[in-house]
Amino acid sequence: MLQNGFRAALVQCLVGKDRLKNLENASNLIHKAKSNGAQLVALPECFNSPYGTKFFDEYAESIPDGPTSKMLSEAAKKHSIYIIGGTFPERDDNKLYNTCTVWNPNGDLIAKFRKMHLFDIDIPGGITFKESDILCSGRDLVTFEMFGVTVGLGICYDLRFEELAKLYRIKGCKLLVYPGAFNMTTGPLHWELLQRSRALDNQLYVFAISPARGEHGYIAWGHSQVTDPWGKVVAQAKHGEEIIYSDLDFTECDKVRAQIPIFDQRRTDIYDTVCKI
Ligand SMILES: O=C(O)CCC(=O)C(=O)O
Repeated sequence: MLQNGFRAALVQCLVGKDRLKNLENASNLIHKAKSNGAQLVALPECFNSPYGTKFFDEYAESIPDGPTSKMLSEAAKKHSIYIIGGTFPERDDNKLYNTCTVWNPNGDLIAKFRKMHLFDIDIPGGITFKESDILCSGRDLVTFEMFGVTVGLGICYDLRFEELAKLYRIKGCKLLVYPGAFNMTTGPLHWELLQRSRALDNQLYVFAISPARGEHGYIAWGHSQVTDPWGKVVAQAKHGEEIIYSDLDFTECDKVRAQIPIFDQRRTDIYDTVCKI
């Protein structure tokens, strides 16, 4: 155990159409990350299925009953680690969500976050996507504790909404984790910039974990990334299947917060960010 934090692994796995193969591959990579000392392993958005509105219904599972939850719970317990289980489509009461689950070293489900801002954009000649055709959005901020650190969850498009990240900072988070799958249009433009912005604005670590870039269907940008509380990129993958590691030191959050005390200097007499739920 590191003195002021823990070792994290971001697993940028390749995802195909075969659910069981996707689970087996993720499970093998979790094992590898543990062998290299990871205490927290984080997976990408939609790691059990190809990413696309036409796939959500077929691959959806209820939580924690389905095979994807089972694999994550068993892997967390077997390796005695925390797992942030990327996302997979969740079915609940005949509705579908894009959902991130978190498992503790006993294999218990300790947090569940449903994507709050659905990915509906239209860039002609670039990318058009409409998650809201099939998915419902979540409405809860979700945090959990590990090794004394409060962690907040978001999913991909949620990265664009600075208010969500700020509310997590106000709730005491020092790490925000976003499984995500940016594309070949917005990836090169915004992926790194958004993460550095959220980290810098809120003086915390940011993880974003992408699937590896495949050759068919939705082409993910890759480049899973760890950004520190100063806004510096401290680890970044390329686009293929890869695990990146980072030894986190949460005293960096304390330092930047004390040295650049923007949260004590906010003009909340003029503006505010209020948590309504
Ligand atoms: O915001 C973007 O450009 C990409 C978002 C995305 O791919 C997603 O929400 O799944």
